Formats: sequence, structure tokens, C-alpha cells
Amino acid sequence: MSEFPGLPPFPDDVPTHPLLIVDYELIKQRDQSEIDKLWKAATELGFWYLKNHGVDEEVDQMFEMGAETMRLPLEDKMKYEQGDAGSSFGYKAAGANATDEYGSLDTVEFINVAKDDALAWPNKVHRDYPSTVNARMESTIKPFVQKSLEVNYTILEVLGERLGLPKGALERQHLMNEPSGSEARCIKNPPRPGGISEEKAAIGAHTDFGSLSFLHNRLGGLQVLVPGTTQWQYIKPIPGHAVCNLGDAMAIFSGGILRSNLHRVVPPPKEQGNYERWSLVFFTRPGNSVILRPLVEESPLIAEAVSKQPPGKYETGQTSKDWFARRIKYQRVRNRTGPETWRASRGTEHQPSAY
Ligand SMILES: O=C(O)CCC(=O)C(=O)O
Ligand SMILES: [Fe+2]
Repeated sequence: MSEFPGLPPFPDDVPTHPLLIVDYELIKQRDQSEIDKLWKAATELGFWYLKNHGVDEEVDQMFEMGAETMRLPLEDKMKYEQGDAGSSFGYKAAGANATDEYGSLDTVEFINVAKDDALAWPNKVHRDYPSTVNARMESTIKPFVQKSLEVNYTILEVLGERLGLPKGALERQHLMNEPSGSEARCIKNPPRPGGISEEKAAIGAHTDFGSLSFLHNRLGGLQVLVPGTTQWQYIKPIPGHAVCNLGDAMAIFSGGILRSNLHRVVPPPKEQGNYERWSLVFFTRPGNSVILRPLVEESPLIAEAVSKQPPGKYETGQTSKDWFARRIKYQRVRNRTGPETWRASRGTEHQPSAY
């Protein structure tokens, strides 16, 4: 099937950027040519499609959970708002984040559920959630989180091997029992009927903060800025194909061998713009105490890559927790004083002096 039921197809005459398609079943079997393909995608663009991941049913249920949550009155949702201190867990109202240095407002609502809260449920690690989240924590969110973790950890393990890291080296940066910023996010963007400029971003240009993002979407809107080009290009959603992308932590751990690429979300193209856009992401992020720096002592390949870069590049001096909190905090418009606030929220797309 090439289309999503009930939604108009992605228009034929809008250019898209083709991603490499990686087969998760073959990755699990450690098929070498599939791993070569994953490596090419991870080092060149940092984005790829992932098929045969086996999470489609849980994804559908997560979209139901998201719809139930977003239908709650705004005042109920605001009781669970993520706040301005640099935590992303909970609800984010539309317009809470800037999308650029001028302070333009984003248009999306998020419900973010911490992996730690989902796995510990009914115990609490980080915070409380709306009733619609609690009601589905056991039946929907926990299975989605568990399956997504399995997919992401498998991919990280394979990338770790290719980076020449000893077994378990990347896993130690993502210890399952250490609290982290890992989270499931359901995103709603309202219909944006024709006439609204494509440039009116729903989510501004950014790199992801953590290690690996596992994304599911049905309408267009996601765009990437391919290295060496200046034109944003759409990624076309394909049924049964998730989109995976690497975040800043993996670019840093690998000394820049792996790519954390800029992307953004704009209104879906043409007729698709008349529909609500829903997307769902699982973000795997390093443990809170992990210092973000290249793993040079553990891999000659990474040591060599770092030796070719300006000294200190990727030595952030920040823990994963602080890196993440900084990026979240300074994109909040309530913390904005001027363009410097936006710059303070940036990731590896900026030079170390901007960290
Ligand atoms: O909604 C999408 O397609 C992408 C969302 C995204 O980039 C993010 O939440 O970091
Ligand atoms: Fe993103």
C-alpha cells in the first residue's frame, strides 16, 4: 500500500528527498550489506527509512492516546505543562517555543511521556501526566516504549560496532536504569489550509538533542537540509516505513563521524494542508550523568576523526542532562530576551563557542 487510509496522498509534483531504506529484520540478523547501507545513511545524512520494525500496531494506539489527550480542555492540559526550567516531559502548548531567532511562534502541541515514567508505572520517576496518558500507560505507552527501545538499542549496537567501539561502550552511555531524557512524543499540528507560506514553520530548524529518534508520520511536513545544499526538501511519509535520525549525542560521541542533521516541520503540502498533522517520535537519549564528548579512548577510528578536527571540537563539557535542559529551556519563548536566546538553544549545527 502506498497511501495512508483517509488522507490525501503526498502530491506528485512536490520534490522530495529520497532516503535510503534500511530493513530492520536484516539489521537484526547482522546482514553485512544492510549494515553497510545503515552506515552510509548514518554518516552522510543521518536520516533513513526503517522498514520491518514491527511497531505499527503500537504506533496506531499511540496516535489514539495522543488524540484523547489533545481533546482535553486546554486548562486540563496546562496543569501538566512542561514549564520553563528545561524539562520537556509533560504537555507543551502551541506557541510555547520559538522557531527562529526572531521569536516566531511554533504551532504544535506535544504530549511527552518520559521513558522512565512509562517503565516505572504506576511508580513515578519524573512527573505526573493527564488522565488520558495514565489510562493508557500500561496498555499502550509501555509497549510502544519497550519496542522502540529495542529497535533503537539494536541500531546503536550496530553503529557502535562499526565505530570500532568495544561491545557495551555505547550501551554504557544509555544505561537502562539511569534516568535520562528519553521520551515518547505525540505531536499535533492544526490544519494549515492553502495560502500559509511554507516558510511558516510548525517546528523550527533543529537537530535532535539526544542519540537516536524513531519517527512515525503520515502527512508531509518534515523537511531536511541536505548538507551542501540551501533548499529545504520534504521527506515523503511511506506506510510501514518509520524515519530514523541521529541526534547531537551520537555526532559528539563519534567525533563527527555520524551526522546529526538539521530538519524542521512546515505545513503539509497542498491538499494535505487541510488536515491535522499527527506525528509520533521515540527519542533515545544518553543517561543524565553522561558527559557529552567523543569516545576517543575506546575507538581508534573516533580518535583519528577527532585528530583531524579543530582541538576541542565536540568537547562540550556538559552532561547530557545539562545539554538537553539548555536546548529545551532557551527555545521557550517565555525565556526569550532576544536573538541570543535562540542561539543559546542550538546544538551541534553551531560551533563549540556557541555551546
Ligand atoms: O513531526 C515530525 O515529523 C518531526 C518532529 C521532530 O523533528 C521533533 O519532534 O524533533
Ligand atoms: Fe526533530
